[in-house]
Amino acid sequence: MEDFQYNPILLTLVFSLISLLSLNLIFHKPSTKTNPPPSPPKLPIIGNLHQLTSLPHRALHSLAKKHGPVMLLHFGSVPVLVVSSADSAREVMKTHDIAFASRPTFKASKKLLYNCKDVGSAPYGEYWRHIKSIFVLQLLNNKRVQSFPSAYTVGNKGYNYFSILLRIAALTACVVSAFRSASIPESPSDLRVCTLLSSSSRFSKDGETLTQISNLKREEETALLVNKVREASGAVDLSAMFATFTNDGIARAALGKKYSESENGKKFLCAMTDLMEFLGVINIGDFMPIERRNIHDFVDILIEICDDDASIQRDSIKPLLLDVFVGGTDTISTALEWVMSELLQNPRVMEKLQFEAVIKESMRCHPPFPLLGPRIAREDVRVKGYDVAAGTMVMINGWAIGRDPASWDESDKFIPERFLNSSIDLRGLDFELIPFGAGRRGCPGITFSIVAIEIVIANLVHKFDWKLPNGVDLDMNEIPGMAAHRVVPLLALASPISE
Ligand code: HEM
Repeated sequence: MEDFQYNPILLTLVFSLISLLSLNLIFHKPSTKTNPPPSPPKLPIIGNLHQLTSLPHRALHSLAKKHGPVMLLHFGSVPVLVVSSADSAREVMKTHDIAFASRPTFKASKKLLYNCKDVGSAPYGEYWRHIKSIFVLQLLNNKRVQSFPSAYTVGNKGYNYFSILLRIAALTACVVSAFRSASIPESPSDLRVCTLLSSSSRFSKDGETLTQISNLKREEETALLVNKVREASGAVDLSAMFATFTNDGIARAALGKKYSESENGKKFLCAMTDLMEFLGVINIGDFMPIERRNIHDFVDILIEICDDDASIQRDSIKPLLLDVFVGGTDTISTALEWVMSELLQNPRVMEKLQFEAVIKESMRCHPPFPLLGPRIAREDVRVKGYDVAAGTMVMINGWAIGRDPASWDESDKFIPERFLNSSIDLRGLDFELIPFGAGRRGCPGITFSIVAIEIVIANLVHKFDWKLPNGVDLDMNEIPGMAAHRVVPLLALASPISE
């Protein structure tokens, strides 16, 4: 073996290299080191759950004011990214839309939604793409929804489709309304809801789709309701009315009984079970007295798809219809409650009502789903310079975004005029205003909902003068829940406007 030759240059080089490597080991942050978003301190086991309070969107808004519009919380051990500004929402729902295109799976949605077979909770993938395209292209496409007449014209075929949808959706609304008691105080004689209710006959007297039987049941129900209000009250409970005004008739027609008089959650569960059983074993279209002719309704389309497409089982109809119930009832009635609440608080706006601006402003202040729909990161991704690990749940605080002073002047005030000369829309392209979400997982029911809200508000405002009962200070707080209803039902006095 050759003797080791002393070489000072080589020795210096080796020594320098070793020193550099050691310095690197001491000071260099490994490349895997991440830059997580700011987090409020958390407790062992529960993480930040104790900070949510009963109105999570408000609690998260307060936390975001301290920790920033992109913050990382922990619900138990689950990391949750909370996004509270238009910019950061754009990054999640546009820049990294695919990375955030899945939903977290909750035990409840697995059980209630047929193992997440509905559009809303299905994980991102082939099945979700397929059923979402059914929703977007076949059930709720713009052409079909636009064929509903405008708020001022009476229906034709397009309207029939709308009317059937409303009726299907009504089944759930009436069940939901079982939770909400309507206490109606003294009754002024000028109070008339007949006109209002018969104006809802726009939904029922389209003749071509509903048989006389269902019309009869509807009229009976309408008469019952009118009597109830006449005999009992002073103020109209708009909250309850929005949830039930077309419901009992269809519940009777479809299920043979009505649920709106139920008093507790047990009945609600029974009703939901009935409903699901009913949807599962019977062709709803056969059971509901709807004349088929050339009319294509939701159920027709779904059944045709099931017949033609082996990848969609009849079982998938149930979760898809549940999407319509969940998507189309509580949300729309919540939106209506808030629009009318704001109009009653701001009579100046009622006088020069510009529907589109009023609806946008109401949705800005009171998005029916304040936290939109939860998402999950499918891969590691950077949001606003922060590293977000795969598997992190994401909550977008639409309520906070709508009230962010960085995007809105006088953000806590109801000023529909701000939309009069503005191009900001609520269809998911302007991230300051995203009550329907955005991107791939955005709501497919936008146009449908806006048409429905406009129709009801137009009927209410053009046929009646509305005011609050004397001495009533409108409580504008919301209750906890996925949809942010008013904390107290909306009671208002209506006097008919002579035509
Ligand atoms: C005022 C009315 C409505 C509001 C405010 C609303 C709001 C929303 C929001 C915030 C989301 C989550 C979006 C996201 O994660 O980006 C959503 C999803 C959804 N909505 Fe709506 N919605 C309304 C009406 C409807 C209607 C009428 C339907 C159906 C008839 C519907 C069906 C759905 C479905 C199926 C999804 C899940 C989409 C997916 O995960 O791919 N919604 N909605």
